[in-house]
Amino acid sequence: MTTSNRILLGVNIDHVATLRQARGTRYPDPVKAALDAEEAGADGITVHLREDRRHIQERDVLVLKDVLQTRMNFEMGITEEMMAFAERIRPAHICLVPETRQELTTEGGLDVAGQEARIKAAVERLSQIGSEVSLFIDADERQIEASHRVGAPAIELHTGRYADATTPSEVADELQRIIDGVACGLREGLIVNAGHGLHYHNVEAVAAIKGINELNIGHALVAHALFVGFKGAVAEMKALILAAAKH
Ligand SMILES: CC(=O)[C@@H](O)[C@H](O)COP(=O)(O)O
Ligand SMILES: NCC(=O)COP(=O)(O)O
Repeated sequence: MTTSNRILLGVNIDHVATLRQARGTRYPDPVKAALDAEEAGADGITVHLREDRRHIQERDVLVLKDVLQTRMNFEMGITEEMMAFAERIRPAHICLVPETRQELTTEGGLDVAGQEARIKAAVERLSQIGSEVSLFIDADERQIEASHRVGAPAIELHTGRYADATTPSEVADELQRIIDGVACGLREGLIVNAGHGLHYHNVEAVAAIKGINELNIGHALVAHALFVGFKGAVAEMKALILAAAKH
């Protein structure tokens, strides 16, 4: 069981692309954001190529594949189109996520327990290209145990409910759910990552949970970058999570 204090920061650059797509311009380039993030201490770069292409485009993923110094975490829905694209790109990490076209953002985790055969087949196929496959799931014991059964080496716990909680007791309940989820994932022998909706004011409690391998953070970094620049935003977040993880 890993209970190290070392915690990695995966920087999600999707919403740099959201700004570009809003006007159909060539700027801001998420590739530049990725390189700046790496210089500022990012341990990896996360991109979600959505079926509706609302932010990241194939071109971004192809260029990143050639220029990243760290590693790519490629988030994708389980469709034949995405499976074939992943096989072409061969990212170091692949995170399988649930996706619906109408959603504002990723709502809830993948229902692994409800579709084990389909997800097992996807994990097997993507593992064959050498990618470490993780499953983006709710911090729910049923889903975590199913993730182990389908052969995924890693999970990413969806922290959206924690981030959306408003009252102190809701926040405490959702945090406890994540703490329990991390413990359950480690018991199952999984690498446990977490992310979604984390920002400068809610990240420390999650970063302090022993045993989390990596936090994936995007929207809050892009928002803060408007005021301090992308490198500054990433460096601040990295310092916050490292300090929280030390306690
Ligand atoms: C799976 C996940 O949490 C991220 O990829 C996130 O979904 C990116 O932002 P959007 O959901 O807004 O596309
Ligand atoms: N998988 C979560 C992620 O990559 C970042 O989510 P967010 O910080 O943009 O909400």
